Amino acid sequence: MSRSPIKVGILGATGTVGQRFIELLATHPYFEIHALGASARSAGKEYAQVTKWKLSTPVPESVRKMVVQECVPEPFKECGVVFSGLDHDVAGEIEDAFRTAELVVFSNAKNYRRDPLVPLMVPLVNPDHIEVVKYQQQQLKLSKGYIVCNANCSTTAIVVPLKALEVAFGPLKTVMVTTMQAISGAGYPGVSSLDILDNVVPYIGGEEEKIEWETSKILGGVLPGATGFDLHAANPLTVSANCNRVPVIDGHLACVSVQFAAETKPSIDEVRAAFSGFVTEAQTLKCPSAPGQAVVLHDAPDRPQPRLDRDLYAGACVSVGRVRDCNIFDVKFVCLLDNVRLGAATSSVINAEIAVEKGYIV
Ligand SMILES: NC(=O)C1=CN([C@@H]2O[C@H](COP(=O)(O)OP(=O)(O)OC[C@H]3O[C@@H](n4cnc5c(N)ncnc54)[C@H](OP(=O)(O)O)[C@@H]3O)[C@@H](O)[C@H]2O)C=CC1
Ligand SMILES: N[C@@H](CC(=O)OP(=O)(O)O)C(=O)O
Repeated sequence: MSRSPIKVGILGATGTVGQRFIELLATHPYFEIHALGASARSAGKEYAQVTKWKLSTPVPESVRKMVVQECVPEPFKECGVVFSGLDHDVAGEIEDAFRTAELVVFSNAKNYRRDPLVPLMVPLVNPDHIEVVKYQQQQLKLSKGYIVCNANCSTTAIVVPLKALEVAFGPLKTVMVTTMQAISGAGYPGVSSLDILDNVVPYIGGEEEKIEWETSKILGGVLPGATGFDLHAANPLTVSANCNRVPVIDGHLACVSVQFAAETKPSIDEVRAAFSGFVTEAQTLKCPSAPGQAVVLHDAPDRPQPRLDRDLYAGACVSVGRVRDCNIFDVKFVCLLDNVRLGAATSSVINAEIAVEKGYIV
């Protein structure tokens, strides 16, 4: 269906996630970049002068000379959607001000993920959660504005394969995950080279708690009448996470062990078939940024690997490999996602594409 382009804004446009937003949105079939926002340090200057561009493709011509705005609603008032890659120290207040000004905000920041009115949407997992924005608007007495969040990047890496398992075999009981997370996850300039080269740092502040909590909201359903989220209440899911920072630039790897709620466990061949046969609503809706394959199953015993596999489907899929029996739980596997693309900007953009297809963005 052809439609006129929807004007969009990007908050935090100069940052690590903001750059991926620009890359995705500069040539997007539904959206047209209209306004860019960042801190007072960057506001009033041309984008190319202030961004510390780290992608291997050049800064798109259409934004090079765009003047960066302060993150206030006025310059964004014509935008049908505003994407946020803001630092969490400032995202809470700014995103709320945009919503109050009747703007639609799709955010990467953690501030509203636990809000009982805000969908925590991973586009390849729970696109149905978008329905709750009507209740959010009703409760906050808004007619157009709302906030939708996407998940922590490591949470996103695991919930996509976990959803494939739930769809095929029913509820999960216990999940144990150990991550190896890329340095780009910490933004720019992020982790000091003296800390990360020749090293592994076995701590990422707040990360384990986010994975353990967010998974249940995402895999849980929507309450009757779309008045909130059930947090997997009927089948409580216990998640335990260990998070590590490793000297990789992009791509979070996670080792995951799963116990199903049902007594009988599927065979490894059935689990492999569930991963490779997983089809998501983002794909059936033909969202332009959705991957051709949501879970890419690898056969080689030493895959997936960040450097070799993070670019599959332009970083919009999750790679899974090493699917095997687990002596303690039922099955274990390794998964990989590009933390700045499907782990951040790409998820927000697919979420917005879903919202367009379902009539929540006009
Ligand atoms: N990197 C990743 O893999 C992921 C990041 N996220 C989340 O996305 C968000 C952005 O992360 P990331 O891109 O890595 O961070 P960066 O540090 O790379 O970028 C932060 C952005 O926020 C802007 N900013 C900082 N302070 C202010 C302020 N006072 N007012 C307005 N804008 C401000 C910066 O502008 P300026 O350049 O002018 O300082 C910059 O554009 C964070 O909330 C992060 O937690 C989520 C998932 C994954
Ligand atoms: N904490 C993640 C990135 C991130 O910003 O997460 P969150 O959006 O949950 O704050 C990492 O370091 O890899």
